[in-house]
Amino acid sequence: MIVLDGVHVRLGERDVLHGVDLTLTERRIGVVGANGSGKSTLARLLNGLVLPTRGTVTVDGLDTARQGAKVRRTVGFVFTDPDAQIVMPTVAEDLAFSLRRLRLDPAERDRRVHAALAARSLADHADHPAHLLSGGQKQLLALTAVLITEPSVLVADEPTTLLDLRNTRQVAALLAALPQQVVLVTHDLHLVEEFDRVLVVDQGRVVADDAPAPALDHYRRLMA
Ligand SMILES: Nc1ncnc2c1ncn2[C@@H]1O[C@H](COP(=O)(O)OP(=O)(O)OP(=O)(O)O)[C@@H](O)[C@H]1O
Repeated sequence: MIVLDGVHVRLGERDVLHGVDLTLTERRIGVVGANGSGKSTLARLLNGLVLPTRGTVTVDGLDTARQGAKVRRTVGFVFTDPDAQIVMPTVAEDLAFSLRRLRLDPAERDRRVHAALAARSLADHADHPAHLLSGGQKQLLALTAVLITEPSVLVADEPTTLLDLRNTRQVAALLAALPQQVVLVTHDLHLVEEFDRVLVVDQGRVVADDAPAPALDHYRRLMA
């Protein structure tokens, strides 16, 4: 369970989020809103990448400001730009790097890496230089590198922007089938239509918090 209590975020000279109170318990939560409304900032609060200027964010009782390392082991974060999180030369090495904290023996680590690659149709790319993958393949690799660590919550900030229709559908199906809690920031409204709850962010405030149909209606009216 993630709780935001009286959260206000000021970045530089700008008040980016104002008075956000949320208790996030549903398994599939979408976040939509205009460009610059504060969605990424809200997402980044959930694993301590951004800390509240006022108020608190807790994940299963862990305060992101005081127990950031533990929070980040619980909440996996997928960035919009996969280059921000691909760190190793080859695809397989990048996935193995994600597992370093688990201190697995090399045979088990390789087994997990190859199983993850096979599940994402990246098996032929194990030894491929990661920087030479297409944008969409990089996004899939970045998502796989987070999921391989089996976080209890996955926060994804526009993870399908570079994907073609087939890969978008693959990622949508993957997110829908995940056993863990998913918080998805997206401009692709189809992706959240079947979710349990959708938050609409506007000018730093959560202006609608509802089932997908009424929340998305609210958003469409806001954008009209
Ligand atoms: N480090 C920062 N310093 C100052 N302002 C920032 C910083 N990061 C974000 N902002 C500002 O905060 C506001 C919200 O940004 P945020 O990235 O959360 O929006 P967003 O809803 O995710 O937008 P988009 O849909 O374009 O990705 C923007 O006006 C942005 O310029």
